[in-house]
Amino acid sequence: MEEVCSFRSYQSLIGAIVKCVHGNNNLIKFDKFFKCQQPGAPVHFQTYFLSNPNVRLVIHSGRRQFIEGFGLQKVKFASMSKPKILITRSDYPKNSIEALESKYNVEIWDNVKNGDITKKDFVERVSGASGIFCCLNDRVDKDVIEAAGPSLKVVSTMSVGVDHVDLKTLKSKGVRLGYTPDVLTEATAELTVALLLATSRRLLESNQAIRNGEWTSAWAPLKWCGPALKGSTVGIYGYGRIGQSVARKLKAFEVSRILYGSAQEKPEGKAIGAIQTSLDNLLKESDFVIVTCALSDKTRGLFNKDKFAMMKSTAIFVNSSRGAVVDQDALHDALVSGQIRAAGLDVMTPEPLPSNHPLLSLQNCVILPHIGSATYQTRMLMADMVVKNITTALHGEEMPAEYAL
Ligand SMILES: O=C(O)C(=O)CO
Repeated sequence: MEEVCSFRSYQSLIGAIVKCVHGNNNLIKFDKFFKCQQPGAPVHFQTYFLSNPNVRLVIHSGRRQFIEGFGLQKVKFASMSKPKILITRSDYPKNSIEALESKYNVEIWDNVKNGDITKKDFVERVSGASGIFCCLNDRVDKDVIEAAGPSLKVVSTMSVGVDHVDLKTLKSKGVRLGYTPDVLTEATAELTVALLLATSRRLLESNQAIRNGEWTSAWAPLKWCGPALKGSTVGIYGYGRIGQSVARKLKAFEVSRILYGSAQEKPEGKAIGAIQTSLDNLLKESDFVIVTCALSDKTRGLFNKDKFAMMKSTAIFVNSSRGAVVDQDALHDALVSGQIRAAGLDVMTPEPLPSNHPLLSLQNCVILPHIGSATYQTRMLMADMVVKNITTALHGEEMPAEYAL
């Protein structure tokens, strides 16, 4: 119910504004403004606060002390003189929200139980913001960036992927972009290996069989078998931080060859004996195809019918990058027809995937709800980095992780 309002249009006020929340909708309505030019004026506030239980937020000119001491613990205070930060969900780690609250006027979209912030709400709430704390669910498009207005200095996303952000518009407006590389590399690589094993060793399928009462013989020679990692050829498409970390981890499984597809040869590849090759060759030769590339115009829909046709019929396809790099209908057909053996997906389109989606009915498709970076440690580090990206950008300083626009 309680929403911190945008007070861009009230910046001319010297003094304070009282916000009342009315009825059962989220509309912001002001029914009284108080101007406070002299120290004597607070008496108005006192009278009003004490008699009106609807008061939730007081926006003041910066001299908060004159309205403190009224015993109004439930009332939030916000200063017009502080920059506004829009936070797109209330379930980001608490300390990151508190760190911003201690410095800025923070407006939080607090309706996450009903879904992500809608485009309409995003456009409405962002007005006058100097910074946006967002994540990959939130499309920071031209309309949002323009709705923020000239105050916008930084967009800080809690993700390494930036495909949800209109980079061109940000650049044209001189707005900086913060993101969260490095801190999530190991968690995402660990999950990629977990997904590879869950898919190849049929962990979900066999576990479900137990729950269905289908474990009828203690041990069966060929039941629930899958291909071995040891001695296999693994192809990794997108050999950046995460791809390289996956490769390092797979060395421990004694795979026989690691191929990688990347625009340039990487010294990190050489160091562990990974071989750069074309995508087509990687698809033809790999027993396991792992996708860790970024989503771009070049990679959108890249894994299509033709690419699945190049893969071995025994191949396992794993994607922990972005769903949109895959033509999902083509993947579905390849899994149903046996063109490839199985797929493990941490990402798909759309997210969340509807529970009646055809991919979910396939035994040979393991689907996870985009949890690549989901370790407690990583998510805390990501949130900290988002906050530091905002605070440094607003001071005009070097950001810990600025995306080069
Ligand atoms: O950071 C990202 O881009 C993710 O996909 C989730 O952490």
